[in-house]
Amino acid sequence: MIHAWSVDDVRAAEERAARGLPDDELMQRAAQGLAAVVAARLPADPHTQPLVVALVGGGNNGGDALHALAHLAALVGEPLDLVAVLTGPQAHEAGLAAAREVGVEVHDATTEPGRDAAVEILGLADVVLDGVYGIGGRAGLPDLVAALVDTIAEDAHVVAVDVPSGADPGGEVPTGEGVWADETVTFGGPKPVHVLGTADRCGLLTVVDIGLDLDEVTPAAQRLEHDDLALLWPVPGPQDDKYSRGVLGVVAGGESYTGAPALCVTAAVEAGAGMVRYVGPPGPTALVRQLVPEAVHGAGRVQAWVVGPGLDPAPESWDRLGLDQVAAARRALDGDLPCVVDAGALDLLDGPREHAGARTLLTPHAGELARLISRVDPDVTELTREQVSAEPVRWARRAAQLLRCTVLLKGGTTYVVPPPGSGLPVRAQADAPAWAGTAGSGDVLAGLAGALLAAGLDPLDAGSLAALVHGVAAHDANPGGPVRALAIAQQLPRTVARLLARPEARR
Ligand SMILES: NC(=O)C1=CN([C@@H]2O[C@H](COP(=O)(O)OP(=O)(O)OC[C@H]3O[C@@H](n4cnc5c(N)ncnc54)[C@H](OP(=O)(O)O)[C@@H]3O)[C@@H](O)[C@H]2O)[C@@H](O)CC1
Ligand SMILES: Nc1ncnc2c1ncn2[C@@H]1O[C@H](COP(=O)(O)OP(=O)(O)O)[C@@H](O)[C@H]1O
Ligand SMILES: [K+]
Repeated sequence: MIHAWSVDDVRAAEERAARGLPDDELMQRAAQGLAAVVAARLPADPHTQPLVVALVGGGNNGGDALHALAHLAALVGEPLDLVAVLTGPQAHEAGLAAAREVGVEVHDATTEPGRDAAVEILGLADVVLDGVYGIGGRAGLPDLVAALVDTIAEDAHVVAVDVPSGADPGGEVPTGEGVWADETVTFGGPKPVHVLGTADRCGLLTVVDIGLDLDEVTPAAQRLEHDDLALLWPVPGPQDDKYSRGVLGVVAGGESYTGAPALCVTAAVEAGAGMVRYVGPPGPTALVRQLVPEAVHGAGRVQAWVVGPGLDPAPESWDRLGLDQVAAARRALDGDLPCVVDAGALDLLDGPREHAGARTLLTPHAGELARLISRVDPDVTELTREQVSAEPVRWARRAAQLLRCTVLLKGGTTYVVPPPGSGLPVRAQADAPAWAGTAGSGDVLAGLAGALLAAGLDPLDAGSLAALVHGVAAHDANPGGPVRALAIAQQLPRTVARLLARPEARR
């Protein structure tokens, strides 16, 4: 699991670590680690002299970059062209002195000649160090910096120092503006930006150990990795039977949506639920009978529910079958069992579930979350899908607060936000190929998450593990190409087996 700590916690840990050390010791450790990574990325061609350009801001992030240039000169030994481009009126004094000492060429981009030289040189760079803003940064870039970033050569290898400049270090405000790095070298421990929405702009992440002690500090964000599956997946033991492994009830579909329940039930069965009970009208029941002979039909004792895939919360004709299905959904929601609340059932929620202790996992996509918040938040009149996508963590948190439950917000990155006051971190998973964004894929995710809730996982683990496995299965089902939702569901057993068998995971 990747743990990421809040900027405040990292700054506090830096302060603790710095006590009793020489003034610039932590920065020297950071710069040495950074220089070692950059040295390994220099082009190997013996006929050309590599050109390394650092974009240098006025704070300590720029200091890291300048010291790294100095260390690089010492580390590589071969001739190198090293250039620092200053993006503001000041630069880290000791860093600048160290860089000048080893012959680094310095351009001040706040002057016109300096900017012209910088533009030319950035277009030729082999490696660019982004040392403009680190954890002191905020989303977006001033025009001058944005213009310089735009001129970086297409084929340059961009290494972000600590944080890609222009990204929100707290990871809450994703913005496309700013640096997109091939890799990011961070210090002490990951920050939320490295695992939350803007994670894809960080590229490969390397953590340089500078001696911070974060072991006792609760992370702000986490990401499950493949090896975490073996720790969390409910593997049955010799004493287990279908009941002890967890029975899942599924209230899904109606006469107008027959496919969603079939996908949801298939996914739960393929994921290894002890048993799945399906509750629905004759149309979808016939399809589930045909496609999933393992499922049993009608309400009964279960350990958890999935409510909502393909459910019409306000059947147009208000026919008896539709009303019965809505009533079954309401019974599950009003009960005290763990529940995945998806799609149509989200429209049945007006506030927290009645049983305060009931474990609840909401699984909206951005449009559904926007509609839900617009309906239940007294302070919001009309929230749009675009607004949710612009600040996914903020709005998922808002829903978690209003409904006092865990919220899994689906998308290219899937966020799982625990209830307020739980002290648990946010999780973010980005394991799926974009091919996974296909009709019915969310129904598969709901069934998979339901099977994990029924097996006893808490909503944070169930949601994030389901997102991980769903994404990896989408890849495994057809690497590099299109995948239908049913294929994701049918791939689950092999993907789970593959991840359980990883030698790293079994250690
Ligand atoms: N502390 C330690 O022990 C260690 C720290 N280390 C290094 O220090 C880095 C943190 O350095 P830092 O605190 O000096 O802030 P840094 O990120 O350089 O920003 C400087 C200033 O820029 C400004 N600004 C930001 N965003 C902006 C924007 N979008 N547009 C315009 N302006 C913007 C903002 O100034 P403001 O505008 O708020 O006055 C901000 O204060 C850290 O990431 C790591 O690399 C390592 O050496 C290890 C040891
Ligand atoms: N760009 C993307 N990359 C990867 N996965 C995606 C992308 N867009 C959507 N997904 C995933 O596809 C699924 C779509 O769910 P949903 O919107 O509920 O579809 P449906 O209701 O048709 O089942 C979710 O698991 C979501 O995370
Ligand atoms: K940076």
